[in-house]
Amino acid sequence: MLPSQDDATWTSAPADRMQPPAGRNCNKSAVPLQVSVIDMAQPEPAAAAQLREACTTTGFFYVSNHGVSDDLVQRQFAQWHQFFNLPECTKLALKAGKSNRGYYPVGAGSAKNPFGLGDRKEGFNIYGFESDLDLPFHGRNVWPDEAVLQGFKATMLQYYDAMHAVADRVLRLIALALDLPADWFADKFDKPAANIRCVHYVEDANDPDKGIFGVGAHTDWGMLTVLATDDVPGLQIHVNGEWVDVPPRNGTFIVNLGDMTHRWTNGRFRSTLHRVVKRDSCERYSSPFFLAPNWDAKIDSTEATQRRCESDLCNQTVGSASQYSIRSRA
Ligand SMILES: O=C(O)CCC(=O)C(=O)O
Ligand SMILES: [Fe+2]
Repeated sequence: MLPSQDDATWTSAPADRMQPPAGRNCNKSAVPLQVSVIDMAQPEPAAAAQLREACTTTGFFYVSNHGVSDDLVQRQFAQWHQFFNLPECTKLALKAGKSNRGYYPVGAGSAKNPFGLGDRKEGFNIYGFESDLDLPFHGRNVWPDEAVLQGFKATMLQYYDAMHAVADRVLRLIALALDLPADWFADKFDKPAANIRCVHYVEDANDPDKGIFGVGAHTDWGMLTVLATDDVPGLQIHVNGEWVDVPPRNGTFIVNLGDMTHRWTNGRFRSTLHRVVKRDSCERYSSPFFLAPNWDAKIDSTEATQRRCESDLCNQTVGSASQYSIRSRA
C-alpha cells in the first residue's frame, strides 16, 4: 500500500497502540514526571549517560545548547506564518500527493481518531532528498512561488540542515548509550529518509473527550524527531498510565524516539505515545525534523544491542522500506 496524500501512515501507530492500555489510569505516578534536559555542550559520554536514562524511561527529552540559532528558528516560523496565511486555493495548489511533499489541509492528516474526526491542524512537508524512483516518500519537493514568499526555500533548506545536524549528534549519543562506537549509525543514515514539516494548529480549543485533538495519539514512525515549537503548550506524552504535559522550554528542542529506535534496540529504548491537546483558543506552530534511516538500511537489533533475544522484536532484520509496509498494514 502506498502512502495516502497526507502523512497519516507516516506517523500513525498501529491500531492496538492508539489507545493507552485499559485499566492503567489508576496507576498514578507518585513522583511528578521529569522530562530531562540534555546539555549538548557537555562531553558526549556524559550526555550519552543522561540520554540512556531518558530513552529507557520516557523516550522524550529536551536538548539545550544544540547549536541552532534562535534567529533561524524564528525566521522559519515567520515564513510559515506567512505561508499558512495565504489563501486556501494557493495552498491547495501545492497539495501533497504520493510523495508526501507539500501541503495537507486541516483534517487531512488524522491519526486513527476513535471518533473518526480529523486532526485540527494543517501542515507542509519538505524532504531532504529528491528522487524519481517510484517508491513511497520519494519524489520532488514543491515550493511556494518565490515572488509570493521571498526567501522561503532558502530559509527552509538552512533550517533542514541545522536540524539534521542536531539529529545526527543525537544519533551519536544513542550509539554511545548502546555501548557502540559513536559513528555506528553513520553509514545507515548517509542518505536518510528525513523531512521537516511545519504544523499549524488552528485556533479552536481541543477536547479529548469529544475526540478533538491537535494531533491524536500516535507514535512516530522513524528513528527520532527533533521538535521546535512556539511558546504555546499542547504536547502530551503517555507515561505510567497518565497523559503528561511536555511544555515548551526556551532555547531547547524536544526530542523523541520513534518506532525504528524501539525496534533497533529490541524495545530497550522507547517510542512513546504522544498527542497534542491545545486547551485554549489560540494558534500553535511546531516544526519537527523527522529522521529515518536510508531507505534500504538494515535494522538489526541483535547487532545493535549485542544481546541475545529479549522480546518479540528480536532477530528481526528489516529495512526501512519493509518497516514502512509493516506500519501501513497496521
Ligand atoms: O506539535 C507537537 O508538539 C508534536 C507534533 C507531533 O507529534 C508530530 O508531528 O508527529
Ligand atoms: Fe509525533
